[in-house]
Amino acid sequence: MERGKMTSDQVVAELIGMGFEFDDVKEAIKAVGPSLDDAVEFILNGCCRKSRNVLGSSTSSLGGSTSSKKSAGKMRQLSIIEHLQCGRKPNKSSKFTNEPHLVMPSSERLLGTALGSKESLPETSNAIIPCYKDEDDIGRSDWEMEVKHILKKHFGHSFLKPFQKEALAAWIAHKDSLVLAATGSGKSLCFQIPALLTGKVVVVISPLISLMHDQCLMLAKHGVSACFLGSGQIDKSVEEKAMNGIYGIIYVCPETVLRLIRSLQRLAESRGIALFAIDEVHCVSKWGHDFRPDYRRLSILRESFSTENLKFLKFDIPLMALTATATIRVRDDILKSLCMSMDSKIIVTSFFRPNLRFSVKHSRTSSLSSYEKDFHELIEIFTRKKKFGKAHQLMSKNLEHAPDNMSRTATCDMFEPDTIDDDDAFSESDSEVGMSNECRSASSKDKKLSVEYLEDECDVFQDTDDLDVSCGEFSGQSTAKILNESDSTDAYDLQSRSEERLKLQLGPLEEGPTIIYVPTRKETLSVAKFLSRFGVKSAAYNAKLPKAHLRQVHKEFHDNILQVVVATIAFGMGINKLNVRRIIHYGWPQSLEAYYQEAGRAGRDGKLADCAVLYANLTRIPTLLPSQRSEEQTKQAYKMLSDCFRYGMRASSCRAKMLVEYFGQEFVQKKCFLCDICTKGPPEAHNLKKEVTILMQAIMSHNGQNRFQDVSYNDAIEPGVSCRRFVEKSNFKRLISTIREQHHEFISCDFLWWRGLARVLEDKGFIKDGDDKAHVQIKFPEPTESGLQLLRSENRPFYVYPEADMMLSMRNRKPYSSFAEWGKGWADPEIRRQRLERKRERSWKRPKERKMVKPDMKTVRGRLVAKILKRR
Ligand SMILES: Nc1ncnc2c1ncn2[C@@H]1O[C@H](COP(=O)(O)OP(=O)(O)OP(=O)(O)O)[C@@H](O)[C@H]1O
Ligand SMILES: [Mg+2]
Repeated sequence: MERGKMTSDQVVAELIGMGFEFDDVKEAIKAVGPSLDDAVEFILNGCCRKSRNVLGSSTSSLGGSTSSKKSAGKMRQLSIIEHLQCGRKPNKSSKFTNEPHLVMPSSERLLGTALGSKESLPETSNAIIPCYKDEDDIGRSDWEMEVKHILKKHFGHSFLKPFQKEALAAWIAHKDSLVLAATGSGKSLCFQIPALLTGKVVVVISPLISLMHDQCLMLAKHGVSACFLGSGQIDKSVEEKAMNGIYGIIYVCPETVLRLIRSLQRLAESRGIALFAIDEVHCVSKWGHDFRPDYRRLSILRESFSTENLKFLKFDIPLMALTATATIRVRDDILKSLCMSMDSKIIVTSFFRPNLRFSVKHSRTSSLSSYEKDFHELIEIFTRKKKFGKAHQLMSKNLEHAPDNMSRTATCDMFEPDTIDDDDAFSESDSEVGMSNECRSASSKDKKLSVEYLEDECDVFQDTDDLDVSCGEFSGQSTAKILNESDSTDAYDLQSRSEERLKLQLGPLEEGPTIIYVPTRKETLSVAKFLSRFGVKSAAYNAKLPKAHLRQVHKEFHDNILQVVVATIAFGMGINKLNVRRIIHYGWPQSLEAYYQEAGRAGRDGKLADCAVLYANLTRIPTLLPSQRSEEQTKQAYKMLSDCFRYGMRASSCRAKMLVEYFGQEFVQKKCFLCDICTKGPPEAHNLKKEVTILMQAIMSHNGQNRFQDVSYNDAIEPGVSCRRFVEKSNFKRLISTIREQHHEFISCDFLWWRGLARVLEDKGFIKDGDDKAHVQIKFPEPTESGLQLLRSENRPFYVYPEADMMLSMRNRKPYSSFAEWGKGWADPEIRRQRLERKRERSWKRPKERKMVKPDMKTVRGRLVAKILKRR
């Protein structure tokens, strides 16, 4: 509805929604008529006499100043409960109270007075839901009743989730709180409701402009006044208006809130601030992902908005910190870094998302054919109707003719971004394949998407407007049955749900919006281009693409025009599209925190959704993507990457369990019944006592700790080897080569297999890395005390569930030939003859494949080549 066409009732409702006092609103409408802007102006410029008398002048000085000291005694801020009970006086004489679609006076609702029947009320978004107490409401406190009303009125929800209730209860009690709840569980309501409940302002600190923008638009749709501040805010008057208390909810980036401390203190004195909410608070911690140094400086909030500093406050203004991904270490760091009060309430809900089907898929290919193999299923899903056979033929044909440089780009070099340098691999028209339709035509005009955008970098999330693209469209309502029972019951009885879950598991996953996360910008384009060739409507998304394109991608994805978005981490945080059916990580995520956050964008409608990690080369250990990190942070980043690698390699534990336990939570369900491991079952455990003994002995021997008499291991390293480090701490690769050379019974176990076993031993605490540096996979193993004990327990079996790399190695046994053997081979005339034969065959084949270059007869080399060729 346009402002000009608003009725007086709607203006009143709007103003109440903004948090103005009912009496002031009434007076303003009387004076200026049904104009929203004029009424706001009126209230702010004079009508607020009454409220100013209560709260003191907005221009009065703060802290220990004389005026606030004077006002401190009689003008102290009310407690939240007091505010709710007497903040809005019932005014039955008001002409507005007879009109049913106005907000009812709070105190009447608080008393639970039945003022009319539900049926008689019009079904407008501003309709009053009368607060009669129904059976469900017995035992609810008054504020809960009030919240229930607001929840229904503004958001259309009937109940608060238990964690939301807990968070609000902590706020009502003026406590700081840390809310840890799964992605998409509804954390935003925890800080939005206080603004509506008290009419005071809630300040929300958020890391991204796009996130703030989206939330403001969503709130506007729900009739809640909100604004965002920061560099992304084009309208410069918004900040002034916000500081004058016009908006109920102010979204602000950390950098800006630090600049506005004084103004916010004044706002706390005038309209009042109900709460400071710090969303995505994991950004505070160096031990988490997405660390943002400015978040750490938010510790100033606790001190600046405490009773000690602001004498007009009766209670410290509560802080509410919220995130979906924080390990125990990160939680402690958040509490400490933000100087949150000692009695802060920590609210932890289950991180478990029961409708997400996690899987990890491995392949060993390392060429363009890996795209074909890895996305075959996806292409089939999206082109099912168009007969995949046709698409497949096209796919094979395309691959045959793919240029070399193209296939190199598509290899699994995703962990070595710098190695990809074939800008020529993408012609302009090629690069446009990954673009949305409208942008494609735009770009063909101004060549926006030429190779200059194909930098092979990753997107690093450092600043508030780094990923400043928003459409504000992600606000749909869930229509599906929400299966996230873990929120509604503390002890979620999975067995009783197993039938329902079995149906989920067996049911085909419908085609639906899909996000593919890749580590580098260049890959967003190459994968999108690949998928587009086979008729999948896909687009690339990374921070370096033009804003117009990114907006278009957001819009088309939201409108279900695009089927697949191939993105870097830039596509993301806070995306609340309900029907995302599939999140594929093509390449290792940098941490399990990042992974869970990104995967959490799937299945917000409660229906089954797939979250797969797909990586093309199991032999390669993932590395960190470039980012500015201190030494300490690099170490932590490696630790997180290593945890992520272990998640992918483990083949014996439910994936949801691994994820939930990673966040320090007990997984009471034991199994999710959906993930690849729960459905296929763990691999058979093997007694690897012999192998473990050999490996431990080899490690001990390399570390000079061979204290056992009967050790059969014969260390191949001569004493006095110049590299001291090598003697002290074995290089794992070398160590394995030695084992394979000396123990022929293990000749078929390749490096991959031993690498897996070493990881198992490290996880069980039998070996540790002797290097100070952090590694994803052990490099310089050393035995631990329990490792030594293990060696002593000679006859006890040692059962191990093989990990993914061990299983792959067992499937593709390769004969081993050591360097020494290879050397000896040349001495044997028969072996030498065979090798030369093979070499000759290879060299004869080559000229046909290669372009023949005519030798240059002016040079000695050229003449020599010509002579050889002539002889052939
Ligand atoms: N009490 C409730 N009952 C039903 N639906 C709810 C309730 N609270 C929130 N929701 C819905 O849950 C969805 C996700 O909410 P929200 O964006 O707040 O999640 P979030 O926890 O902040 O997620 P993220 O971690 O991704 O930021 C929204 O569509 C919202 O309408
Ligand atoms: Mg959120």
